[in-house]
Amino acid sequence: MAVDETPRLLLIDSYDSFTFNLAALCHRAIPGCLIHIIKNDLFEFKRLLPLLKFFSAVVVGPGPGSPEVAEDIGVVKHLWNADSENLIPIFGVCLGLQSLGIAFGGRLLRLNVVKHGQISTVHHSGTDLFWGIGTVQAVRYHSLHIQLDESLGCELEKLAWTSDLADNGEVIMGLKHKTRPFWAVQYHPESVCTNGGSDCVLRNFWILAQSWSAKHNRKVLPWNANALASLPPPWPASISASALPVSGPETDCLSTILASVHHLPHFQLPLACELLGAADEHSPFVFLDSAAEPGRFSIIGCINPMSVGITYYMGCPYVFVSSEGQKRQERLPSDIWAWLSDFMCSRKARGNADIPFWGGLVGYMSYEVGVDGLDIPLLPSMGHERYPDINLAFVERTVVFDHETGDVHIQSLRLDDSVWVSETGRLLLKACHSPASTTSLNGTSGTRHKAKPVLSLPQKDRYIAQIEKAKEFLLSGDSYELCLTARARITFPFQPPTEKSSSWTRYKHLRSVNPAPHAAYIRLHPTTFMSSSPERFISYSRPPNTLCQLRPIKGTVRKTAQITREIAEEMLIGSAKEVAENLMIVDLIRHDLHRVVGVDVKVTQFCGVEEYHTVYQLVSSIEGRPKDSSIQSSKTNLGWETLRTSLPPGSMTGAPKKRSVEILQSLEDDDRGIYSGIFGYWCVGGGGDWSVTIRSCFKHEDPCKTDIKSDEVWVLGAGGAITALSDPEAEWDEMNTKLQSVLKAFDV
Ligand SMILES: C=C(O[C@@H]1C=C(C(=O)O)C=C[C@H]1O)C(=O)O
Ligand SMILES: NC(=O)CC[C@H](N)C(=O)O
Repeated sequence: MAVDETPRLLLIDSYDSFTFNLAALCHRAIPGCLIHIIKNDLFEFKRLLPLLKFFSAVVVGPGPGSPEVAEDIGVVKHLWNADSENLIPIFGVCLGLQSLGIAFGGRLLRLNVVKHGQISTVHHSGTDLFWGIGTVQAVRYHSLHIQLDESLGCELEKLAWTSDLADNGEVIMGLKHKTRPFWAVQYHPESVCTNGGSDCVLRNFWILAQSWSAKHNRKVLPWNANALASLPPPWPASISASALPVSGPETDCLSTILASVHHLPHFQLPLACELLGAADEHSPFVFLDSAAEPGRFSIIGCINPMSVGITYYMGCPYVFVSSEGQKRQERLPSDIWAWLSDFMCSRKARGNADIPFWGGLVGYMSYEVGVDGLDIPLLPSMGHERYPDINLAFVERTVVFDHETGDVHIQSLRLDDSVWVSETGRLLLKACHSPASTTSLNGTSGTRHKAKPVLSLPQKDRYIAQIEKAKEFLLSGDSYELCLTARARITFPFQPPTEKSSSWTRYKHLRSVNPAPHAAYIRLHPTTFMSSSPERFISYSRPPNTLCQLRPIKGTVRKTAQITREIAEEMLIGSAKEVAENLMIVDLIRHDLHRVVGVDVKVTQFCGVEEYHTVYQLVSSIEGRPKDSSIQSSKTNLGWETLRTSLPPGSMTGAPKKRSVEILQSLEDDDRGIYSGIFGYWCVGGGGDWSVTIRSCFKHEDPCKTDIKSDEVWVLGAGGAITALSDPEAEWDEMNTKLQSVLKAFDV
C-alpha cells in the first residue's frame, strides 16, 4: 500500500469561533499539512469511521456547551472508543480535552470562577506535548474543567495544570492517555495572546502522533477523491480564485471615471450636502461622513431619479430594483450576495487610486442578514412586509472630501457627464466663498415638530434580569461573551410632511453633538438612517493585492471631567475584564478572516485606547492580505467574500458567534433590524468600507404616502459585552451612555 506523504488533518469543529485560528496554528506547526474541517454533526460515527484511514491525525476543536450534551459534542465522543484497528492520533482543545476527560473516568465540573479571555501561567511536566517548552502563558475560554482521581488507576495522565489559588485551586491544563494516542490541552493554544504553548505544543503533538503511528504500523491510505467526495476541500488549499466571487474584467480594460479636483480646505460638508439635495425630504440622499478623526474621507452620493435603488427583504426570493420611477423584481440566482456580485461585475470602472470611492453601492444591511448567514432561523416576528434588510443605491455621481489634504473630488461614472462635473465644481466653489449660517452647518435641535416626543427607554429591572440570564449562559459554558442590547424609541405625533427634511436637520445636530469617524446620513425610502458610529467593521482595498482590515471595539469608559486619558488607559488597559472582552473578539475576528484569506492574518493593533466624543474605547485592528497571487487576482472579490462570511459583526454578538446569537435572540425583546448591522459602500473599483451600525437611529416611513397619518418613530439600540466579570449596574450605565450619545440629538 502506498504511503501518502502529505500530512492530512481532520479538524472537527464544534461550532466555535476560533476554529480557523486552530487550523492556522496547525498549518504553521506541521509543515505542508492540509486540513479538512468538518462540523461535529456532519457525519454519524459509522460514516466517519472509514474516512479516518485517510488522515494522519484528528484535531478536536473547542466549542460552546458541554461534552456531556450530545448536540454539543456530536461525533467527537465516539472517537475515543474506536477499536485498535481504527485508532488515530488525536489532539483536543478545551471542549476536546473535556470530552477526552469524561471518556476515561474524569469528572466534569464547573469552575467556581470561569475564565474567559484570561491569561494564566501554565505549569507542566516538560514531557510529551510540553517537551522542551519553557514558560507557558495561556489564554483560557472555559467554564468547565476536568478532575482526575489518579488513585483509581486512571487511564489519563496530567501533563499541565494551572493554579487558580482561591478561585478554583489547581485546574488541569493538559492531559494524555496512557496507552492510546490521545493528547489534549484545556487552554487555547491558537489564541493570539497565548505564549510559549502554541506552535511548539502542536509540533510535539505531531512528533508524538507520527512516532505512535510508526510504532503501531498505522498507515494512512492514499487520498481518494471519490471516497472522500463528501468531505469539504482542505484548508487553506481550498481558498483559490475559483472559490471566490468574480468581480469582472481585468482592470486594464476598464473605462476611466470622470473627475475634477478642487483644493477647498474650508469646505463645509453640511452646506455642500444641502446644495446637492440633502434637505429635500422627497429625494434619496446618502452621506458617509468622517465627522471625527481618524476618519479621512467623507462621501456625498448624488442620487437622481435615474439612479438604481436596490432593496431586499430577508427570506424573499426576489430583489427589488428601482430606477426612473419604476420598480421591478428580479428572482435571485442563489442568494442576494451572488446577485449583488453580478450587479457589480458589469459596472467596474477605474479612477484615481488615492480616492477610496469612485462610485458604486452605498447603503445598509440589517443584523438579520448576518444572522441568516449563520443558518439560524429568523424570528417569527420577521415578516417580508417590514422594511428592507438591504437598502442600497448605486451612486454614479459623488463628491468626496479628503479631510487630510483639503481636496474635493467631484466624480462621475456616467459617460458625457462633464457638464455635471464642472457645474458641481462651480456650485461648491461658490458656496465655499459665501458665509454659512451656524444653523445650516450644525443643525439645531428644533425641527418641524412642535409637540414633545414620547420617549420609551429600556427598563432597568428588565435589562439587569437579562444580564443575569446572560451570565448563566456564561457560567454553563454556552458562551464566553454576549453582546446584550436593548432598544429605545422616540415617537413624534403625526405632522403633515414638509419639503424640508427634518431628519437632515436632526442629523446635522447629531454630528455636532456626537461627532464620529463613521457618521452617516442615509435617506433611502422608506428608511432614514443616521449614525454617529465610532466603529469600522471591515474595509478592503481594491484588488489585486487586497488588504482586509477589521477594527473591533470592545471595552468602554464614559468620559467625564475627572477621566483624563491616563485614567482611561488605566481603566481600560489595566482592566483584566476590558482586555479579556477585546481579546475574545480579536480571536473571533482572526478566525473570520483566516477562513477566507487563509494563513496571512495579523493583529496590527491590540487594545489601543482611542478617544471619542463621549467615551474612550479599546480598539484592535486585524488585517489579512493573502500572498497567494491566485487569490489576489484583480478578478476576485476577496473583500466581498470576507464581508459576507464575517457577518454579523463579532463585536455585536460575542463568542462563539452562532451560539451567542441564538442566546441573544432568546434574551432580547426585539429583533435588532438595522441596529447591529452594517452600512458603507462597495466601490466600482472593487474596494469597500463598512461600519458597524451602533450609536445610530433609524425610522421607516414613506413621505409620498400622505394618506397614512402615521407617527414618526425613531428606533435606536445600545448595548455592551457581558462577560462573567460584568457588574450589572456598570453594564446598565454603559448601555445608557451609548443611548444618550444619540438621544442628545433629539433633546429628549
Ligand atoms: C453594543 C454597542 O457597542 C458595542 C459594544 C462595545 C463594548 O461592549 O464595549 C463597544 C463597541 C461596540 O462594539 C453599542 O454601541 O450599542
Ligand atoms: N473553549 C471551549 O472549548 C469551552 C468548553 C466548554 N464549553 C467550557 O466552557 O468549558
